[in-house]
Amino acid sequence: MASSARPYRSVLYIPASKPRALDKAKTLPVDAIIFDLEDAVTAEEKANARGLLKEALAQGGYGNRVRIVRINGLDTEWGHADAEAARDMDADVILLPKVGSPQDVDALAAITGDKPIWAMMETPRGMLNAAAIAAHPLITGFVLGTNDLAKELNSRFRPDRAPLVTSLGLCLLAARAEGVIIIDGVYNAFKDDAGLELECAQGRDMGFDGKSLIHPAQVAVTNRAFAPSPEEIDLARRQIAAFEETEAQGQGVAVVDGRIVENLHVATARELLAKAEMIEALQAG
Ligand SMILES: CC(C)(COP(=O)(O)OP(=O)(O)OC[C@H]1O[C@@H](n2cnc3c(N)ncnc32)[C@H](O)[C@@H]1OP(=O)(O)O)[C@@H](O)C(=O)NCCC(=O)NCCSC(=O)C[C@H](O)C(=O)O
Ligand SMILES: [Mg+2]
Repeated sequence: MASSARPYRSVLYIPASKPRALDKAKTLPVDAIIFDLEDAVTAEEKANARGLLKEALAQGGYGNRVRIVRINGLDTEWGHADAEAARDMDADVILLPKVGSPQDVDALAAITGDKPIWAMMETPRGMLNAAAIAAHPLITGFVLGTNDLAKELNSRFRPDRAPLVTSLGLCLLAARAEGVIIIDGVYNAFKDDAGLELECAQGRDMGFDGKSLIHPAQVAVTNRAFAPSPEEIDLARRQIAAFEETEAQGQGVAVVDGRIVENLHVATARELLAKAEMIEALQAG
């Protein structure tokens, strides 16, 4: 299954308790925002953050950025109130943390009705049930929670993320099998552009639609990494042109830059161009 044509290059977490950050997000060139009621908000601030977020979303100003509300888990003292509030907020999606099974999604849907749900994929149980979670009719997106996952696995940070690759791959397989958007985990060292670039490249190579971010300084690097590059756009155009010419001559295989181009490559090339156009349209308006 192909990735989403709508860009989700950069998905920025904003602590819902911080009015300044809630305001700043309206000016940032991100494709989506996760308004966070969970880990970025202290226990003392939870109720206030819920109120601030409701007000901020009602006020609007987030343009065409996809608005995602991350609630606390339903097994916490805040989860139910968050879910009820999120159901009535002017948001596009509710993000449920630490999803372990499709039944967790059912429990949220019992409160929030048919509002789309994204799952935080960040527990060993969630990884083992990734296919069933992605197949839930209300699930439209996955976000990797690589901090919680590393903690649960007792793994260490490595720039190549070798300890996490199996989990990342399981989630990708599940998401692509069900046509679900999939966003990579955060890069914690928000002042380390070189490290972020490496991790973005790995995520893009693996097939993620974009990356979740914790700081505005990470937006530019990420938007660049998950957008089609000028070289990719040029190649896609040449592949389509060459294939159409070959097809007109009654043949099914073209050759561009010494590599074969078949129907499937043309489909990928068209998707890439569609994404590039959508990014251009988003940037224009
Ligand atoms: C990491 C931070 C605590 C740093 O904050 P701060 O020291 O205030 O940063 P700056 O002074 O550099 O900020 C400059 C301006 O940018 C605004 N800002 C900062 N962060 C954000 C943001 N995330 N969104 C929007 N705007 C932001 C500041 O307000 C400053 O604005 P101005 O004064 O007007 O110039 C902080 O960045 C932060 O709290 N980040 C979010 C952390 C977070 O959300 N954590 C939870 C998500 S990660 C996670 O849970 C992943 C998952 O579950 C897992 O398991 O892996
Ligand atoms: Mg987490």
